[in-house]
Amino acid sequence: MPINGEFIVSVLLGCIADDFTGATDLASFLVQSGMRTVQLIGVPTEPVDLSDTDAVVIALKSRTLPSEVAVAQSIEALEWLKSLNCEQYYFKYCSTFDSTEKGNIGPVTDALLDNLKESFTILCPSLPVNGRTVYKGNLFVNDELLSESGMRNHPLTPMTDSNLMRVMAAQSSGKVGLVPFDIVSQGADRVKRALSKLAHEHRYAVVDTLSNNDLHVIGEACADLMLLTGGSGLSVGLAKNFVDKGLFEIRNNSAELSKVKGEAVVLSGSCSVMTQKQVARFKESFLSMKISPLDLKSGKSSLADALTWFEKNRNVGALMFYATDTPENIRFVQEQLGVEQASELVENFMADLVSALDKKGVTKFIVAGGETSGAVVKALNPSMLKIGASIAPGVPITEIVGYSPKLIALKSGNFGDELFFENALEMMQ
Ligand SMILES: Nc1ncnc2c1ncn2[C@@H]1O[C@H](COP(=O)(O)OP(=O)(O)OP(=O)(O)O)[C@@H](O)[C@H]1O
Ligand SMILES: O=C(O)[C@@H](O)C(=O)CO
Repeated sequence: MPINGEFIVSVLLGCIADDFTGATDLASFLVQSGMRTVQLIGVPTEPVDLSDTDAVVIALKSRTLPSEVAVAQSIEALEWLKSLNCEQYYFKYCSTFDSTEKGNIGPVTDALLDNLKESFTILCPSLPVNGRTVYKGNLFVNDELLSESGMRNHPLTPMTDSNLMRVMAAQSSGKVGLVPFDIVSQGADRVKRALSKLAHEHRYAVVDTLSNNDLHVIGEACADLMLLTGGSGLSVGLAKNFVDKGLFEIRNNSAELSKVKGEAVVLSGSCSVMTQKQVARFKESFLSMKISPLDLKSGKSSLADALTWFEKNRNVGALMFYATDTPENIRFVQEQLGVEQASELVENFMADLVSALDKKGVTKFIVAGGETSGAVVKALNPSMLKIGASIAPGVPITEIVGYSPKLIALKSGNFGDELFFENALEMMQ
């Protein structure tokens, strides 16, 4: 088992996130709840000093991997977290329950439960502050059912069923129950009793959630579950549990990040509805370059072209590179190239671009899209991100901890409002 070297300490909460924007999303909520939190990029290969840390979030890029690979990576992360003697573990997936047809939420949850010798956990993707609620086990995105929202057109994980019990049952090994809203509305003790009852015959319980207050109720009811699974919202009540157990005192929230001078670039590979609006809005005031997977494939455009364009315009102000496109255009590209190759072309391009821009001295990056963020952050190769103030709920500014400070914001596809990129630039000044 990998051990965190000489730095063995106790951390209260050990988290595994299935993508990079999801990891910063969770880390920002934990920081806001008063827990000193670090985000690690993958499982560390060197010992890390976590002596002033209450929660650790290991960011994986496992959401769309083949299930067996996602399971292996998640177990490796869990084993590492176990060496920190965590009180509780947390599997963070998307607030829109994004998964491929075969998984990976089910297989990873099963493997984590087995590894921890546990037989029951909850499923709570809800994040009401960003419009994700669950009612009668059905996931809503603002006023729409998940299956009728923009998520039905997601390039990699199209979500066409809103019923979480059905989605989970199709990709996991156990029975899925429900804690309905009328129980949640009666408070934490009632939810706790309902969970204990369900645990006799079920392996997972979807929990209805309509408001932030419900998340506190659910958090309190889950104080004694070893493994929690959900979106970032479920984390909001956990700090209080640790306080109540006498394990922890609420700390100041977000870390002071370094003042970083230099240019900023926006990189968008997200095709989510909100990102499309943000890209359109940003284009009204800033220069941008569109990246087409078909042109990358045919050689009609290349990294060299992008860098020439960057050099020509870098003095004008912040610049944006975007592959963001409409569902119709994405479908056309995917028909030509296949889903995998289309995303790979974009992700590899964004990764090569960020490495080149880093060498050219760009110090601030605003990235849209979870898979895209994974590719970009891996290319920058940090071991740790420090979590700063939030630009929008679930999207903090982070600092890449290393020899030359850099700021990076990783935005989940549908997070933030139309002015997100402009606000991010301003906050990074
Ligand atoms: N024009 C395009 N044609 C085909 N695929 C594209 C195009 N632009 C982006 N993609 C791919 O679509 C995927 C978008 O996923 P990504 O996770 O980055 O965004 P998102 O799903 O909106 O974000 P999140 O997961 O944080 O909600 C990426 O793999 C990206 O490479
Ligand atoms: O939970 C969310 O919606 C986000 O943190 C995310 O995981 C997007 O990829």
